[in-house]
Amino acid sequence: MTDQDRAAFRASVQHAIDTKTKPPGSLGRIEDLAMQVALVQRSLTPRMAQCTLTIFAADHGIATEGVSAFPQAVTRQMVGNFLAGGAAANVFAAQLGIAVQVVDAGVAGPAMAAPGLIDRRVGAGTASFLRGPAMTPAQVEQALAAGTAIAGATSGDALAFGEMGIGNTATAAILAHKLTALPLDVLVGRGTGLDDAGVTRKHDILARAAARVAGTLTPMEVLAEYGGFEIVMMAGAMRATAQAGRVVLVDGFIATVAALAAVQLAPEIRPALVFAHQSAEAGHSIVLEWLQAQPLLSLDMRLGEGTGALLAWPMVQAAAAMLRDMASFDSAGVSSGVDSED
Ligand SMILES: Cc1cc2ncn([C@H]3O[C@H](COP(=O)(O)O)[C@@H](O)[C@H]3O)c2cc1C
Ligand SMILES: O=C(O)c1cccnc1
Repeated sequence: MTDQDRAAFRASVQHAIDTKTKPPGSLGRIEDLAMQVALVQRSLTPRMAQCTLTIFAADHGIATEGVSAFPQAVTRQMVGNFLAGGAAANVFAAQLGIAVQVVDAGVAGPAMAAPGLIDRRVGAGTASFLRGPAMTPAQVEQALAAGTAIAGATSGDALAFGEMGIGNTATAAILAHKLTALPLDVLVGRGTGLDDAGVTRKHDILARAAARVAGTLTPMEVLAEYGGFEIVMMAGAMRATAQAGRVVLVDGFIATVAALAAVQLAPEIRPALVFAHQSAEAGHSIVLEWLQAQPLLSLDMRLGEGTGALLAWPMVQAAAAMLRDMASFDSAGVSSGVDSED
């Protein structure tokens, strides 16, 4: 589409929204969402029938330095819980009729070989980025390519992505710091529930890790230095989903940082990103603001797994249905304003 075609299409969507049987603008941000979905699908009658959640799991070497309230073993245990249907994400997804798939992007220890688990392991957890690069440039490429392949093989009008990886709020904080140059202190938060002393320790570790690599880095270099496998794979999946003209439901802090990386790798994907919610994790609102993103929900959630993305799905569906199914003043024979004839 040329810029002119895009402007004309946008005008026709706006006209369709404005002539629905409601006072202009009265559906508020659902109208903005309808516009966004129409532009992504390039359709005046967008379809939002199916959504799939993909949860990427991986471990982080930095977790062994003491940046989380929980031990690294929880990542693997939660993969088992996802596969058994017992996690918050499973319960919300079941409520909404959304299928869940779980990807081992690089959980520490041996491969799990659990039935139903998608094995895309890039390694047995990343190396500690306090001591050296989290992964090699080849592993970044491998993780991005795996994300692309997974997105291509996943059905849905919108794809939601979640993550599991003990220590990944530390990784996400330092990634956001290096990708945006925002100060580290506004990006470091409590994660799974660190106390004040824990947050100070996490901050000090991240400040040392940030100082380990001087100068300006490309996004690919930032990803190799700091990881993690599930974040890079999610970035690849988000990029591919958006490039295929599908909506991406972006979850909390970690998923938003994956989206930030994806946008820096491919700026044209930004319009396909729907920011589902604002997490209670300290850095999330800052990164959202940096991306000029207005999240749909703000529920003080701070879990990840895709839980926020799932809760936003009915709103995306409602927005598409409004545009597709709602009567216009003409079609319903409803008077469109004080000056109208009938
Ligand atoms: C039982 C449990 C279930 C989770 N589900 C998501 N997370 C979330 O917490 C982790 C990030 O926080 P931090 O950086 O402090 O480790 C990630 O795994 C994230 O998905 C969980 C954490 C726990 C403990
Ligand atoms: O915002 C999130 O996704 C989040 C916050 C804290 C811990 N885990 C995930």
